[in-house]
Amino acid sequence: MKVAKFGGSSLADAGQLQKVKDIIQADKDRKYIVVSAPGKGVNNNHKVTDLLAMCHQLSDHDLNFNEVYKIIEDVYKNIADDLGLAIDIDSILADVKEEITNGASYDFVISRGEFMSAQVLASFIGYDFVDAKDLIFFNEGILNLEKSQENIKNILSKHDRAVIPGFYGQEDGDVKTFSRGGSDVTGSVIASAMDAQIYENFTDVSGFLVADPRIVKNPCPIETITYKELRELSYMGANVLHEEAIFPLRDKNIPINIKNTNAPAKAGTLIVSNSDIKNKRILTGITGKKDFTSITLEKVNMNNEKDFFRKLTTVFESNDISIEHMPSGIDTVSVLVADSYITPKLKKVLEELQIYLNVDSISWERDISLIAVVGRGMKKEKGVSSRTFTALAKEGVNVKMISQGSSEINIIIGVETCDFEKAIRAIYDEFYGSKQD
Ligand SMILES: Nc1ncnc2c1ncn2[C@@H]1O[C@H](COP(=O)(O)OP(=O)(O)O)[C@@H](O)[C@H]1O
Ligand SMILES: N[C@@H](CC(=O)OP(=O)(O)O)C(=O)O
Repeated sequence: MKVAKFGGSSLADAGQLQKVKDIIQADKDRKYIVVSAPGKGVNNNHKVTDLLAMCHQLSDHDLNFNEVYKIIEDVYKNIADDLGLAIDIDSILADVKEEITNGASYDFVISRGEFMSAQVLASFIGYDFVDAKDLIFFNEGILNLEKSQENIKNILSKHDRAVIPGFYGQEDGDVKTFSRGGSDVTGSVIASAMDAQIYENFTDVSGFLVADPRIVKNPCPIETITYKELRELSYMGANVLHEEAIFPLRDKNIPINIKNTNAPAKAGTLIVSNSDIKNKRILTGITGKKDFTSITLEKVNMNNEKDFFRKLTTVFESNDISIEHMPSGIDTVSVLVADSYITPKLKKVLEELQIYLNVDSISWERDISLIAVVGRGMKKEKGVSSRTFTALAKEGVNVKMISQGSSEINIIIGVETCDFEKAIRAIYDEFYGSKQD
């Protein structure tokens, strides 16, 4: 039995839904189908989830949200009309609108895209609709995997074939969503609970690519990638698969296959646990994230102060700020933190660092981006760093920070945000372009 998840781009309009139906019907093992809300398509420029978030915001401020909701209505009505569906989409849409008007919670509102998508697809392919609210459970905002798996097994065993909305579940009876892109996690939890032979994740690219196709033109696809590599890449910005989608499957050794709804015959990317599977290349992938701030502290003999680093991390912890990286020298240490955490608290944090650590100087720099160069092949290969940094130097990229994980499968490089795309292209060209390894 297979679990297949279809992302928003695969559900954007009737044409895409027809492709989804063909894919499902081509393999009778595709029994449990997880869907996202419609994404951007030929006729719609916005993701339904974004539009729902907008409706919630307007309604929350007692503003009229009819115009925005009309765009959502058109998406579903066009699909239902074009496919000649028997479901009463008008009344489903009217119910959701009423709930928004009556002050439904943010999570509830943004989950309705998936709720409606799943009903539309279930009606189109003749599968049962099973609400994710009865399957996925959260505890203090965090997925309760065991409870969810137990419920999924119990409930889905009564359905031979079903379509399930992704992205949400419940906590104490209230709808609760994963973070954005979370339908991938729903699919993964269902595949693990049902001991699927494979979890197929259908999107709009033919698998995981070595680099973001919006940055590198026609990047090579990755044939196989290990869970560890994928985790590094997903966490660091390659958003094809949600970073949390790996955990439920890893323990059970269930492979994930990233495939393209628009080109289903292509093999896509197989994500496996076995790191012995050879990759012909040294580097598996290159990705990155923007919007970091680097705070640099200088203090002579800092390393001899036994409690220096504890005090340093305490300042960030007490301000509820996660530290991304902390490269250090003998008398200096830099702390890299996401702008989303530090921006509102920068002045306060700088003051506290000065008082608590009594440093000689503090400086900070905005507009830092982090680039992750990931590959299990890097462990055994010499000269990867030298090739990477030479490529960056040739393009005039100023490297701000370097950090290598102890697993030796990744190097993180800090660059100025204005060099972000250039740096990714330079590394890609060095290892995959004309001067390939
Ligand atoms: N390394 C990468 N490989 C493939 N796609 C990538 C990569 N990095 C970023 N992307 C982007 O991820 C998109 C697919 O993810 P997403 O938009 O979440 O799809 P879906 O809506 O199908 O879930 C692709 O269209 C591509 O633009
Ligand atoms: N619709 C949600 C959940 C999701 O996973 O969507 P997609 O599969 O299109 O990335 C979002 O936009 O975040």
